[in-house]
Amino acid sequence: MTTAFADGIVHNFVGGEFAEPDSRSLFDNINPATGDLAGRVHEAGAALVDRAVRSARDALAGPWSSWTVNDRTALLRRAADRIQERFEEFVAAEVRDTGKPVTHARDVDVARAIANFRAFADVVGAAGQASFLTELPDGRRALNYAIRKPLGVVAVVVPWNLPLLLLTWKVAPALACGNTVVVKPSEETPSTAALLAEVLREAGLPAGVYNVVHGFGGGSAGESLTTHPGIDGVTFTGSTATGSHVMRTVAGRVRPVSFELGGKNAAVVFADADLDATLDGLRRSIFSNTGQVCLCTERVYVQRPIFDDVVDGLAARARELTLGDPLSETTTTGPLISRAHRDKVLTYFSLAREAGATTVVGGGVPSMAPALDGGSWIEPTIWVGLGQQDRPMRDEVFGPVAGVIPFDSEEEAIALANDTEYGLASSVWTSDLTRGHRVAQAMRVGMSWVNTWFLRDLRSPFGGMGLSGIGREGGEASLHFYTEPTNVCVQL
Ligand SMILES: NC(=O)c1ccc[n+]([C@@H]2O[C@H](COP(=O)([O-])OP(=O)(O)OC[C@H]3O[C@@H](n4cnc5c(N)ncnc54)[C@H](O)[C@@H]3O)[C@@H](O)[C@H]2O)c1
Ligand SMILES: O=C/C=C/C=C(\O)C(=O)O
Repeated sequence: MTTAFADGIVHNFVGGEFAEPDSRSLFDNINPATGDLAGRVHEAGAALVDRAVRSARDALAGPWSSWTVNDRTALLRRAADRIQERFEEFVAAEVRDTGKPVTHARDVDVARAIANFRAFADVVGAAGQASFLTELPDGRRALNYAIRKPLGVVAVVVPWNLPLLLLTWKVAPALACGNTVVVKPSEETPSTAALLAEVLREAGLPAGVYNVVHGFGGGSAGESLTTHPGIDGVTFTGSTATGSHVMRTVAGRVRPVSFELGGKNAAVVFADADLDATLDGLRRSIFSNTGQVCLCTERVYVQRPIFDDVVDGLAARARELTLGDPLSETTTTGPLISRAHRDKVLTYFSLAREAGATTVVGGGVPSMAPALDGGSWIEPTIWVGLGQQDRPMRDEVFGPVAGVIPFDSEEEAIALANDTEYGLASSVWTSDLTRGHRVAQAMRVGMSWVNTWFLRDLRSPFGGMGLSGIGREGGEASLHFYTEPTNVCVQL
């Protein structure tokens, strides 16, 4: 099998070739916008996952191990160039798997994949090693220096919301640091991980360095991979529940883990904020990718004097969203990833009503054109009247929804925003930048924005605390996870 999608099937990629399945069957790949069958996917059984891990282990000891930093960073730049050349293929594959608008796939998902490869080529190419000239009281002197070695065979398990962005956010630094990887993309979004295999092979990556196994989680490829004794570490992005399970799985073998998990992110809006700019920012942070971004805002705290203005403004912006054909340039909002996920989000619509909330806008399933009627569509929704302890204000919904609650003092706003077991992201909206810095620093989150959202410098540490994850990736933080340093001490 020579290509990712031969015969209309999304194939596994093992040892440099698109592999036939072993014992497992095909599973459906559904287009979330229409509910139609977009294609079939070969599910990798345990034997194929084992072959993938062994291929990665063999590759680690093969020619790949003699590649220099310059060789690897050049490979990453060739991969970025090749994705650029095949840009529309990646966009089409991502839209087919997710139903997201072509504008988002183009401007965010695929653009960031290219940026990820280029950023980590720069970071690794410029990275130095720690060294110290040691002078002891007894007169002895030594040179201490650290050399970084690859972590080894890394299991990369990623979710369905930003498939290529999140995959390359991990694969780029892993390869830059000389590791080999076995990737398990979400069962909902297999295509771009397979297409990336073609690109990396075209860019000259040796066989076995990048492997893709498709399937589900428990009882399928995900579990086969994370429980495999041949992996040296796991980088996982997904739900908190799954992350916790995977952590228990690898704990027995004391393997390093990097977890980017769920969130229940707050926005704090002060009365002196630039109202239009803030509303435009919150429109993005609440409704981008149909709210299916771990960094999305689901809790909005507004200083009382402008509460009604913000609620009315958010409702107006929600009504302006265009739900429709993902391939149309005018569509702003796609469906949720699946009917099952929509059922979960609808459960929170019911919980909000039961809690006495007022649904200012949305709150149901929109009627769509016949061609889209089978999709997993949901109305962008804003709630007021929820209490801080109501489940729609505590649980991650992962849809285009937010609850809005008023506050009076800065101290109260910080307390409300930090009243969560998650700790991923927040945004603060104010014209007083001294207060912006102060409140942003007070947030117990990994990412704290002021007067903006999802503005990213890929050199900065990214990740969450509490139920939102373990560790950070990005810039030097990725080097620390994807390498094992050895400190050498030489007496002089
Ligand atoms: N913090 C972040 O950067 C970030 C980014 C994106 C999504 N997320 C979170 O991911 C969730 C949505 O994505 P999802 O539904 O794909 O998450 P998920 O946890 O259901 O699945 C994530 C990945 O793990 C695999 N998996 C599931 N069970 C497994 C198991 N037992 N062993 C091994 N692998 C297993 C899945 O097949 C998938 O590839 C949301 O909670 C969202 O907040 C977090
Ligand atoms: O859905 C979660 C989004 C994660 C984003 C990143 O990992 C990033 O911007 O690097």
